[in-house]
Amino acid sequence: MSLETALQSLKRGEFVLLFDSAGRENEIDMVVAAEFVTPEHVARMRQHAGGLLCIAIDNQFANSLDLKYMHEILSDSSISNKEMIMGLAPYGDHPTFSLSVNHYQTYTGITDNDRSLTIREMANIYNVENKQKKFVSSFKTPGHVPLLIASKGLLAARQGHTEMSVYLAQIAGLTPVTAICEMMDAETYTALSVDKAEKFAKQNGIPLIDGKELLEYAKVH
Ligand SMILES: CC(=O)[C@@H](O)COP(=O)(O)O
Ligand SMILES: [Mg+2]
Ligand SMILES: [Mg+2]
Repeated sequence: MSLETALQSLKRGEFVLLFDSAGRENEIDMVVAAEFVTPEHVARMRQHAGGLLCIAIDNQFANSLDLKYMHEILSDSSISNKEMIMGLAPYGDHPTFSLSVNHYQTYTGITDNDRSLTIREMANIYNVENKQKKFVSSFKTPGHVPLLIASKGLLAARQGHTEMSVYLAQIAGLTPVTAICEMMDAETYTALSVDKAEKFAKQNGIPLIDGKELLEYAKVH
């Protein structure tokens, strides 16, 4: 499947599968552009992926909302057990988690209806004049959808699903806000293997992008 096929899928509001790399998480995420997310998208990620459904956002957008990484928020807080704060994951990357949010019009925040509203509304505030004012008045924290902040410098700085999915949205000409969810394997209780993900991709006509291909593309564009 070519990168162009994947970009076309994202532009149609459909999924792509995104593999990071064998030496990193070795995971495949289902990815969709946040501006298109419906309750059906959330249901399909819940049923066919089953990992943690997050919103990945562009670094500049995060700065405009005065959002910080969770490990920074905790380090600056008065919590006692600071030795628990994860600076680096086992594969060497800093976590990209920030606040977890619910849109203020959600009820519990977890249903497919609620999470799709939260995800879509995060994309919608990207285009408003006073982003931070709109963000603060539209969302509550803690909530049921973690925000992930893509690193400044994007793929040059970090090659996670956070940065790669935001980059895909950017080169597709879409709002740089994505919904991503790791694919789990209910038979092995581990992350879905690339082989099984390739089978799923083929059966469902969903493009699967290898992070390696994306990094190569980014080097020359
Ligand atoms: C949802 C995820 O995959 C989570 O790991 C955040 O993404 P990454 O660390 O791969 O950028
Ligand atoms: Mg992860
Ligand atoms: Mg990941």
